[in-house]
Amino acid sequence: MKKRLLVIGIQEENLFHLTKQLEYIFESLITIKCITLKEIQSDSIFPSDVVLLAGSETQGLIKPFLPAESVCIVAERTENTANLKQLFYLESKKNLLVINDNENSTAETVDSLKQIAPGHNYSGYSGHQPIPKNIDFIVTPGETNLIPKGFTDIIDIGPRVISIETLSSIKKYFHFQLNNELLIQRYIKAMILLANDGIKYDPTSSISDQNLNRTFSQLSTKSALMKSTLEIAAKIAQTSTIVHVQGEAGTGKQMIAEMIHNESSYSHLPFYVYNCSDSESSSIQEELFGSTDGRIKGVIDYTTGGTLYVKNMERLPYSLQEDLLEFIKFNTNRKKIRIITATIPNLDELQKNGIIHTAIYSYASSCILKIPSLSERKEDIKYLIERFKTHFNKKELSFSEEAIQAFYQYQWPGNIRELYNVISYCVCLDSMYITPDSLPLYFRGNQEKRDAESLTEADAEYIVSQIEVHGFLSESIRLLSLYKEGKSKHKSYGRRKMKELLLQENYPLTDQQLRLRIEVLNKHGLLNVQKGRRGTTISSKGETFLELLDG
Ligand SMILES: Nc1ncnc2c1ncn2[C@@H]1O[C@H](COP(=O)(O)OP(=O)(O)OP(=O)(O)O)[C@@H](O)[C@H]1O
Repeated sequence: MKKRLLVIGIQEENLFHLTKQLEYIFESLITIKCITLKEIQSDSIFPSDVVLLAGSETQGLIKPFLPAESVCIVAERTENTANLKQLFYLESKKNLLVINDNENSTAETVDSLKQIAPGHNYSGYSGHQPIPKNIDFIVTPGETNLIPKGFTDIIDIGPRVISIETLSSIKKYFHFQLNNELLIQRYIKAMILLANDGIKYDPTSSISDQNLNRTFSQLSTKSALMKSTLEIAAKIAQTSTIVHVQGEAGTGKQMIAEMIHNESSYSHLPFYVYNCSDSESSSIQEELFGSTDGRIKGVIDYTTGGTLYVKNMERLPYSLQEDLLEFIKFNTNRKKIRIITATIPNLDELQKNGIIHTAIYSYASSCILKIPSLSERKEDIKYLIERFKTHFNKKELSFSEEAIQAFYQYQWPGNIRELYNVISYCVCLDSMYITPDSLPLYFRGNQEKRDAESLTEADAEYIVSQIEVHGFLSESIRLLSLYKEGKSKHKSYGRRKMKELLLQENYPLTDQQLRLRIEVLNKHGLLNVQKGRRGTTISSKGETFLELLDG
């Protein structure tokens, strides 16, 4: 008969947890079976079994079922260190009341916490007396159901795990090759995995690569608006106050939040993003606050000690805003988490229109960071281009004066994210020299539309005067009209085809003459000259130009 490890305990849930730990450590090296005391029968334990008792209280109870030859070990239990982060980072000396399932295990938990996370006043709760008034937090290894109602300052350190000594004894009885170092590594791995088991929602964690370790001093700006925003942000980072960041999409709200985190006392623990528009409203409550029975942890539990960035707060259902408010109020005194909220629309408007709860507004509006749009800080475009070139390791990429002008004229509806995307597009091109033609089509399209919309009669007159300097105005108008007819049939023309069309209209031109006319019209943005065989079309600005001349 193959040797088994038979784990025996009273509570099913507890057994499940211990078995999981054993499986994480011993994987397939041993056969593990668990059984509760109430399921035990006379033949449940084989003489070859190594019996592991979850607690000493079962020792006497299983005696009648235990064959004389079988080995029996009582599991020594200890706290899961991976669950103690919150205790390690508690500010100053706190009064902590420990609650476990019986007096013995409460005393054990108190003893081991005193060793692992010293510096606080620990006391055990017997369940008979009321909770003393001076208690800051109740600490419990997963026994949240034993906590008297109404007490909300709870630190759940999760179920206790089997100690390394006990694991070494088990190893000894099974005689397999697992050296001590590997055993310790697997023990740590198991603690981490168990600590994360209760988390159902996996929040977008950590700082994006671009902003890793980035601090305010590394962010240059020439914009006065942005400078004052950054100055305030750098000061706020040193406090634990709730911050609200507001700005159009892609302006850098999250980046500023990440930098506040990096420079704050919360920086040693995670930065989590909770995007309120990513989930159905029915699941937001559990994802954010955890399940009401405490079995599933929420992002808030997970973030303890770090920063929670609540993105698109305007999408948080009104009823849940009340829960968030409760948490904000609670957190204001305890400073457990740095909360940063963000909205794209103006917070005042959201409150006036009844989308944001007035009470949340009163907290969030005490510190608002407004991030200007890129069109309000065009002076930063050059610096940002340089920054992104460095980021992509393409310092040698250069831009023609026209391309730079196009960047300045464009309105950048997608803000810095869009600029970043345009530069990443340019980086992927074969050419190291970027002209307006090389820019992405959607960018050119938008630019063209704006150019066309903004073309005035005076502009048209100026262009006419510039073409007249060369003495080919009537040919140019005909040329533009031919391109326009082509565009209406979704056709673009190469030079050879255009030469033929002009000839049919009694405008015989040499190659050289045609090239010059196209160049001049292109310089004024009236044409879209595309590379290779793709030919040329009239631009929207060119069409408006023709309309203005007709009118
Ligand atoms: N000043 C800056 N310098 C360099 N990169 C920046 C700067 N501001 C923003 N970015 C980059 O622009 C992109 C968009 O920024 P971010 O995600 O912070 O914007 P957001 O306002 O939070 O957008 P959304 O509301 O759409 O989520 C990111 O890649 C960010 O790193």
